[in-house]
Amino acid sequence: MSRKIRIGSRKSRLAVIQTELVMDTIRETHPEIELELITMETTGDRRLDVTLDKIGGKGLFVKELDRALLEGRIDLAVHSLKDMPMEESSRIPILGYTKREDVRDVLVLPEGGKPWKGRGVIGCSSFRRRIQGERLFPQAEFRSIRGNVLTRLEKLDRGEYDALILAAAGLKRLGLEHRICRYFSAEEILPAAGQGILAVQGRAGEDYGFLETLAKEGAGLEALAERAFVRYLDGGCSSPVAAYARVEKDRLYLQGLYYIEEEDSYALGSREGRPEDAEEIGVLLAEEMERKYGRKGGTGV
Ligand SMILES: NCc1[nH]cc(CCC(=O)O)c1CC(=O)O
Repeated sequence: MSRKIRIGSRKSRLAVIQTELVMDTIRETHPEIELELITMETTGDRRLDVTLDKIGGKGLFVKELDRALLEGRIDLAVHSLKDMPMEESSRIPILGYTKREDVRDVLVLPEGGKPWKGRGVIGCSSFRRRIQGERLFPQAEFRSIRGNVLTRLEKLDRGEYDALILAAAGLKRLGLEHRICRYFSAEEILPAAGQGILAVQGRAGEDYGFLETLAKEGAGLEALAERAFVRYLDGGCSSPVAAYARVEKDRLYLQGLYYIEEEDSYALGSREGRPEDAEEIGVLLAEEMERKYGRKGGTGV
């Protein structure tokens, strides 16, 4: 019997490309399922006049799709994991993750422009990028930029900024890898939790057996560790807390960034363990860093 699944996505070009990647993965294993793409504009896409922090963080990129899932207008939603709030709803759980695309942040310069000398105006949207970028380029000025990746590139090429910091993943998926001028290592700019990973969300109580590949082979353990770390520290999506986990030879390595508000600075920490303890590793690293640098007691450093 043929079954039809409606997949919801934000309507930006990147979001649609990403959703199509997930649709291709489903088709490989379940060609019998008919897939329909349904795109939606979210509050986060519409409100380009104000910064994300002012209008309530990145939950705004998922709210409309959450509602469509709950109301049964779509059967699945695909999101960049890093745009999803850390608090997940058991009514619309994450069912699977893709493998991770390039996790790094990158520097992008105007088309045909001069080489980057570390001075000028850098457009970046997140506090996480700004505080780390300021250490790398102390002579640059950081200015907020909104809009999807293509809109940001237009602003850059029009001369409104001298450089941008963006995710390699988005640029590569858009076929714009040639715009990348420099890759930042995780030591230079620790990525956002979930960067480069796509998450597939559904409705509790439904049969999603056809997602077995994404449920088993995706970057789920990395996602769990990174999100547990950020969740514990209560970092919303535009907060400066960053986390990056990788699984190598049956070990999970997690790096975390802890923002020290009183000093307006940050510290990096790391922890490793068994991949099956992903979530616990995230919580333990967060506890450890809070003890060391946080307000609650600590060693006074
Ligand atoms: N909120 C923007 C956003 N959300 C996900 C990506 C890139 C794709 C990814 O991280 O998987 C981007 C663009 C960027 O940060 O440059």
